[in-house]
Amino acid sequence: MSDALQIEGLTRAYGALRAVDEVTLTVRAGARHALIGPNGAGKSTMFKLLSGEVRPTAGRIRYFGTDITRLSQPRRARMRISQTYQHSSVFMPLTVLENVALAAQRVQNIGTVWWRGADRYPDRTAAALESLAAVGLGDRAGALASSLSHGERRQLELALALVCRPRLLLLDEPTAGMSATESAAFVDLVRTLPDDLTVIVVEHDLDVVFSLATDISVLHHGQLLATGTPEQVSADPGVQEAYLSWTVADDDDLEVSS
Ligand SMILES: Nc1ncnc2c1ncn2[C@@H]1O[C@H](COP(=O)(O)OP(=O)(O)OP(=O)(O)O)[C@@H](O)[C@H]1O
Repeated sequence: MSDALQIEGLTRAYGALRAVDEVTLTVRAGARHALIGPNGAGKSTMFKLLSGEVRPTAGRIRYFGTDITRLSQPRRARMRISQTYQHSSVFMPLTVLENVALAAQRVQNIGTVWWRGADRYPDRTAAALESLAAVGLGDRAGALASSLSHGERRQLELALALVCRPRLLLLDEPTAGMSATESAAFVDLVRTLPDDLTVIVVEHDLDVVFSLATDISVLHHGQLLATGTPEQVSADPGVQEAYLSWTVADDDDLEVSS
């Protein structure tokens, strides 16, 4: 299997603080790769470095062999790197279909007037409906986004990312605020995504991580503490030691680390 990402010496400093500190990491094509670590470990900064929202202080990112280190977020999006956001990017007054059609419009580069209605633009409507079906929202296309439950809204955000036909999908805490049932449904949904799609997920919920990840990287104080399969990472003495100290400070982690 080829590599989707080759990350070398990636560093982002804020003054004297290195939020991400010389991280070298390979992400296999088709992997479900989770980034985990305690609060302040550098996960969000790492995510932003990969999406292009933040520029590195040092280091390099190769995406399927192409150096994207200096490319902007829109350029990366055009290279089919899609992302979901921690905070909702959904337009509440629009319908579910209109939300996805707008995202499709951006990738298809169609000069459209969105308030004319999605049905005036059959290509993007077809792409939007396909994407909604893929996330299980096919029957909610005509509903207002504001009428969706929290879990359905996260499904919609996934549809917004998928309509861009990504090769690399970045998920930022996708199950935040979800009930246990919604989280389990979301994990099932991610499992149905195409095998050749590479997914990187920043996630606090270790139950979610261990039920969907093929690979896990652990960040600690901005540095890569361990990377490998879930079995390799959970057997790593450094990770076990670090998790022991995190669990003392964090009851949520205590529940899932025993
Ligand atoms: N824009 C910024 N300016 C200054 N410091 C920052 C900035 N962004 C992040 N940091 C610092 O970098 C470190 C890593 O932060 P980051 O948000 O990447 O961690 P995280 O693992 O995502 O944490 P959390 O799980 O709490 O979201 C923290 O000490 C944070 O305060």
